[in-house]
Amino acid sequence: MHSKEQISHDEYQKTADWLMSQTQHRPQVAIICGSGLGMLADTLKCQDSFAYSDIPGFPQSTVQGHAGRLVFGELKGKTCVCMQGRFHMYEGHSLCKTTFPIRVFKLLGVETLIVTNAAGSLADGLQPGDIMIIKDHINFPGLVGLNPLSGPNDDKFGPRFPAMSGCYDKGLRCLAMEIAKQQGVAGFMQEGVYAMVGGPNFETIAEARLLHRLGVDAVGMSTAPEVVVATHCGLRVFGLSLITNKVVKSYEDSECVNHEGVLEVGRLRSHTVQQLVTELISRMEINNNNNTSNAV
Ligand SMILES: O=P(O)(O)O[C@H]1O[C@H](CO)[C@@H](O)[C@H]1O
Ligand code: HPA
Repeated sequence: MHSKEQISHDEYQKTADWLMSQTQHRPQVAIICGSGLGMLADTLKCQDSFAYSDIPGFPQSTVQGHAGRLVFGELKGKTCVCMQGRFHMYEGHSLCKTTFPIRVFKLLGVETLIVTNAAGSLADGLQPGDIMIIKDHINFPGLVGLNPLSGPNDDKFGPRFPAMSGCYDKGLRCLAMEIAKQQGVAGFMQEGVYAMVGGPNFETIAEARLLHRLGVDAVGMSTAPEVVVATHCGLRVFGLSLITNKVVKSYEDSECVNHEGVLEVGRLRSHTVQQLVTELISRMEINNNNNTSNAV
């Protein structure tokens, strides 16, 4: 079911044109807020915001902690667009719907995508409240063919067989670590590998052990398809996971993860994540060669 739906170039363009007719902002940076991280949009100045339900072609958010608003605004001299709420495969959206906004952002002239998420940790060194800079991902649905790029390739966006090595920009990862040191938060920040599973159930203990043995540091139910589509169309990507819980790996452990707990850690760490992302956007260089006139 997931690979059948196709979205035409015109449909992405229609949504981009509608947004450009509603706001003067021409974003260079797009931010996707993970569960409980919607406050990232609050830092934007001179906001124009749109409910997803008012944007032609946009899917709807159905998950608690994902408000369902697209917010445009200025941040430290850069024009940004922020998704307060993302779309997940488990909500029943096709993968091309979950990643629909990414291609719209490309058509709006966005150059850099910042993805954030809430994730459970498998690495012993990652505790709830820690921030993991995503160095690489394992896209489990993608490995078995559930990929937003399945179906006819749209050459206007990118190649049939896009490379994914290096999809999390090294320069931005280094800059984020430098900023973390300056902000005094490097002690609870490290790089790691994120794995996407389909959800919506959290992992069994046997699944958790499998992921751990495979070298996964943190697990969640999003992000990888967005990054695949962004990389395909040439966006630079930076990603971070806020560790909201430890994934239970022992049959002796009676702890149980739940979504409310995930959202709570998001709220507790919101200020730190906000400061880090703000400074990263402030200091990142933008090429400005991806404006709406030469976007595909
Ligand atoms: O990945 P985000 O959207 O941050 O959300 C994470 O939090 C939810 C589970 O609590 C899942 O949707 C998982 O993917
Ligand atoms: O433990 C988890 N597993 C999967 N997704 C998640 N999102 C937050 N925590 C988790």
